[in-house]
Amino acid sequence: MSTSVSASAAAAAALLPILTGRRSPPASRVPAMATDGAAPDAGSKNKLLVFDTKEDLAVSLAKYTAELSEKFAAERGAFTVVLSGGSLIDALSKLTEPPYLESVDWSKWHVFWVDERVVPKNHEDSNYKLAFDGFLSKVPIPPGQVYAINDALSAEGAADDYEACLKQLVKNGVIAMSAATGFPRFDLQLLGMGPDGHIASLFPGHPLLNEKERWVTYIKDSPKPPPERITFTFPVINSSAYIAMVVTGAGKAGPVQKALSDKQTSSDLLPVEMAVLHDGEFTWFTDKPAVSMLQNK
Ligand SMILES: O=C(O)[C@H](O)[C@@H](O)[C@H](O)[C@H](O)COP(=O)(O)O
Repeated sequence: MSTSVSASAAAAAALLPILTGRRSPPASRVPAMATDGAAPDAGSKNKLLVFDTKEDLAVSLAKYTAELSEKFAAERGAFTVVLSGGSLIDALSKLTEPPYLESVDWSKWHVFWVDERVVPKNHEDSNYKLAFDGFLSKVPIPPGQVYAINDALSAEGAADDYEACLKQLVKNGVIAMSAATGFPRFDLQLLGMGPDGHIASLFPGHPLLNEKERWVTYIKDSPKPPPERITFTFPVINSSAYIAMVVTGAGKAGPVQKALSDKQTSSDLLPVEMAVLHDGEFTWFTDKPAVSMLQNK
């Protein structure tokens, strides 16, 4: 879209040498840049978009999400969308306005959370409340297709209950399965990243990063309050068909630089670096401050 043209072009010019492989970075991680504001290299499964303003980012994210909604509604008769908490919800604001409010087939949406804080749904820390107030209350998704955690349960109980809910929806054909990984394959996961490089409730150095069996697990010692949360595991995150990683602000420039550089070592990966799709398309929605360390290299 024209709103992303100048920002993407400017950033692309600066980033292209870093991101297109003069030093042979891993192909699975390093994105293609948008060089003219249109879609970046259509052949690439990793894309980096850089916007001038939050408004521009929100316009592009709405278009991207609406297009995927149309695609999956046509292909599968359902569109499974995973939300995170944080600033992502604000970035979805354009979907609640014309033309998307009318043009999106909201009846096909099924909404999940990549992570949730173990608090009542009306608590100010609740990711459900954040999403409901800022997004879900403004669009006509059938309430029975919004899958909040059971807030009457403990962290362990809520994780088990949420995993059982996902398994039932796989059986019903609402959620697809990845034949390749044996984990659920959500159509779109809309994620954010913390300044420490965490995604979902998967924090740097935490043993949960190595979970290989569970679909949903829990944490009781989250370094970001509140301490008790449930979270999707990496096998589920990495089985998605599409991920939009929405990251803005200078406070995130360090982890963005680490995630998009070619200098990773296998021993000290940030959680965001471990988000590598098995067979899907990963798009970064960023602003100039978030990619500022790349530009300064
Ligand atoms: O429950 C949570 O804490 C969130 O789901 C969390 O994973 C969030 O997405 C990131 O911390 C980014 O948040 P910001 O975009 O607000 O920095």
